[in-house]
Amino acid sequence: MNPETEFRDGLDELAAHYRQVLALLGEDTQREGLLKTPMRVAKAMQVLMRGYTQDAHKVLTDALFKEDYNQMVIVKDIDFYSMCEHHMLPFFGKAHVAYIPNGYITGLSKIARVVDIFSHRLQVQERLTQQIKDCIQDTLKPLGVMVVVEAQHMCMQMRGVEKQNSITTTSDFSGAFNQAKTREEFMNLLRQR
Ligand SMILES: Nc1nc2c(ncn2[C@@H]2O[C@H](COP(=O)(O)OP(=O)(O)OP(=O)(O)O)[C@@H](O)[C@H]2O)c(=O)[nH]1
Ligand SMILES: [Zn+2]
Repeated sequence: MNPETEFRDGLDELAAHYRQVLALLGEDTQREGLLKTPMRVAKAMQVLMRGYTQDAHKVLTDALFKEDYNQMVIVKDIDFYSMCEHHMLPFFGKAHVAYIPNGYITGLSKIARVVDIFSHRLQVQERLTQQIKDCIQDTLKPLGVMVVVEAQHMCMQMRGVEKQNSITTTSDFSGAFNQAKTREEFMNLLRQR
């Protein structure tokens, strides 16, 4: 899908609101550099929020393959950009996903697509982590899933506490990953860069 061509209804209204926002921030909305800005921002926000119209479960169920492999599958270092729901500022980093199949595997790219869909919404990192885990657990029904997300939050860097180097790590797991041994195997494999 080319996000640049898939704009949704409400674009003009969104742009009109951004024009008002610019004026309220003290800008001259008629100066040349800003004339197209409201529409640019409206389009950018529709792209950043495109996950609301995408179905992550379908992405996985459309690419289920019967396979007798039941060792751990890991897709690590999945880059993502999301927007914090408190300040509407970006938070971004990497997601690492592991699952142990139970008769079915999915296309590896589909794991990254699931991360992409849930991150293109207003989020908190904890819920993003949980939604990725739940989606894979509910559709693939594997023996277990574990998701680790590492991110930096612009709302903590550009404003607020202004801590430039803090990284937030969240994780969630199900099934076989309730065993510490299984979680350790995943974490050890993650450390091998
Ligand atoms: N748990 C969690 N908190 C987040 C996330 N993104 C941003 N936050 C936090 O959301 C909180 C909102 O707190 P508030 O006190 O309501 O907002 P605020 O006055 O702007 O807070 P400060 O950022 O401390 O200035 C802040 O502590 C942010 O750091 C996230 O993904 N998860
Ligand atoms: Zn924030």
